[in-house]
Amino acid sequence: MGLNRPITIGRIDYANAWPLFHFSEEKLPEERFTIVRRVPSLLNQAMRNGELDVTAMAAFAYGQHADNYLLLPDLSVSAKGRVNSILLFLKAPLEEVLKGTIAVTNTSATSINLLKIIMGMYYQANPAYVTMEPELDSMLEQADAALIIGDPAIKASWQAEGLTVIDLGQLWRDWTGYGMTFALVAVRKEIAELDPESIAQVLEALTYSKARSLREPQVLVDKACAELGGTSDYWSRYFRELHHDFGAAEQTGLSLYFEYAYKLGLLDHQVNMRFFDVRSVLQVNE
Ligand SMILES: C=C(O[C@@H]1C=C(C(=O)O)C=C[C@H]1O)C(=O)O
Repeated sequence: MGLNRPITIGRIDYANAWPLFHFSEEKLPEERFTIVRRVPSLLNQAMRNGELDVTAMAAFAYGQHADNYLLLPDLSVSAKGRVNSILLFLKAPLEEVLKGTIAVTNTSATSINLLKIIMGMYYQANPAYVTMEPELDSMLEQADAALIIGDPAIKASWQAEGLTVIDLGQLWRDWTGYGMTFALVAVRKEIAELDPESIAQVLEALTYSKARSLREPQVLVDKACAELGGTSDYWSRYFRELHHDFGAAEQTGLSLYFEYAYKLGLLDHQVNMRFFDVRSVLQVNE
């Protein structure tokens, strides 16, 4: 069994995914694993095209094609409340934005649809949407508000003086009482069948990185200050408020999101989450 080529792994190219990946690379030897870094929307697309074998991907994109994938258990990018990097910047008063135009980043899938759910079901509004590069000034030249995610959202929040900023993780929490899961880690079913040992190794490496990031948070904080700017306090809080588990509570919150997305016609089917079962690998090896 196994593939006669390296396993290709997709890594979200934002700080929110560092806890899953930063310490994983030492456990994934280069001759067997290739890591590709991209923004979420490009990873979603590459996974759909079969260019990636296993990837961190937008939870919404997983939901669109869940039948083709298995989730690696207990891995995600989630927030219980405030997420700090999924932000709606309002140039106009909220009442105008609800009737106006919102520019949305071209890097997202989950958050754009979360915004549509919030607009449709929470505010009972139907604004127009225009997709753009995540650049605050040019977005706000063309629209009444701008949705930006990931590192560009963080940087924009540092220069958003005079703008109202809504954190979609916090709004979801206040509205539903649940946390929100923005990204998951999925493997193509075909690859899980052909090479379960390698996928078990990826799962182990990411799980190790997640645990070590909790033990040694300062490593990521220092890296973020050096590469992205900002203060140590900012990044300590950022990594503390995100979390990377996908247990029963996160699954319930995400199921509600999928249900609302289905109700609004953003998804054309209901989503059954299915997991890669590492025990099947252990049994094969016994
Ligand atoms: C927490 C975040 O979650 C991200 C949001 C995504 C989306 O909206 O599609 C996809 C992957 C996640 O990394 C973030 O971007 O800051």
